[in-house]
Amino acid sequence: MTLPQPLLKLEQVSRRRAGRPAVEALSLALERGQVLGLLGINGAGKSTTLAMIAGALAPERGRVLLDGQELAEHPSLARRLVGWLPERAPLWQELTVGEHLDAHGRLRGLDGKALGQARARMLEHLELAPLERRLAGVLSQGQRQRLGLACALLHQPALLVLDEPGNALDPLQLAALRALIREQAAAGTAVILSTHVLTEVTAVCDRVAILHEGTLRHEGMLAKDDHAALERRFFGIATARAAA
Ligand SMILES: Nc1ncnc2c1ncn2[C@@H]1O[C@H](COP(=O)(O)OP(=O)(O)OP(=O)(O)O)[C@@H](O)[C@H]1O
Repeated sequence: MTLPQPLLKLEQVSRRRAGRPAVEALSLALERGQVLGLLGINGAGKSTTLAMIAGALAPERGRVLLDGQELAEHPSLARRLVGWLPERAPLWQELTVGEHLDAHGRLRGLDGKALGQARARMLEHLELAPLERRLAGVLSQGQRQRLGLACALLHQPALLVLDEPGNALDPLQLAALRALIREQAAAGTAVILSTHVLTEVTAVCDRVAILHEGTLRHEGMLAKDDHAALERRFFGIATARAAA
């Protein structure tokens, strides 16, 4: 009997940036419906890791596997299976909100009725309908973040990769984001969420991985009332640098 493949598997992945190690020998796996919080202080390697999962950055060593297939050999896997919200959502200033959704949909192979339905779903779900005809260049930070999320979710990806998605969101939008993450996970989507805010992790994640100086220092399941334990662990790891 063969065991089901995890949706995402990182095997000993390493990547340097500007000549210095940013991520070193990182191994992780994620199943459908799981929400993994990737925690780490500034510069820990979170964004580099997520960019490799999204296929935007190639690992120098190791492998990224999506649904059992190696991403380096099948680059279109990322476009099909992954929805990625980078740290600063890349938007075209001169396109409207609606035009962004159309362009992203077409890049993912959606058109006609399917694109129209996906677009309408995202406009409603992320409360973007009143902004449909507004240029991206005049959106507020929070509105840009919501548009970035809508673009990532449009094609109903199997894996949602969110890089500090709470940035620039107000408390109401943060609550809506948490609900959206839970909803996605309940529908079977795997979610990986990078942050340095511990409460975001305890609010929505069922697993946590702590990166520090590019290496994985802790990985495990998270209990509902585990906030104090996570805080102790995180600060213990993060302050080790100062002591070293
Ligand atoms: N475009 C780049 N060019 C050169 N070095 C980079 C680049 N992006 C990241 N780095 C370096 O790679 C290392 C890891 O950075 P990364 O952005 O992955 O960390 P992070 O955990 O996402 O940090 P933050 O919480 O500040 O976003 C850091 O030392 C950073 O300076």
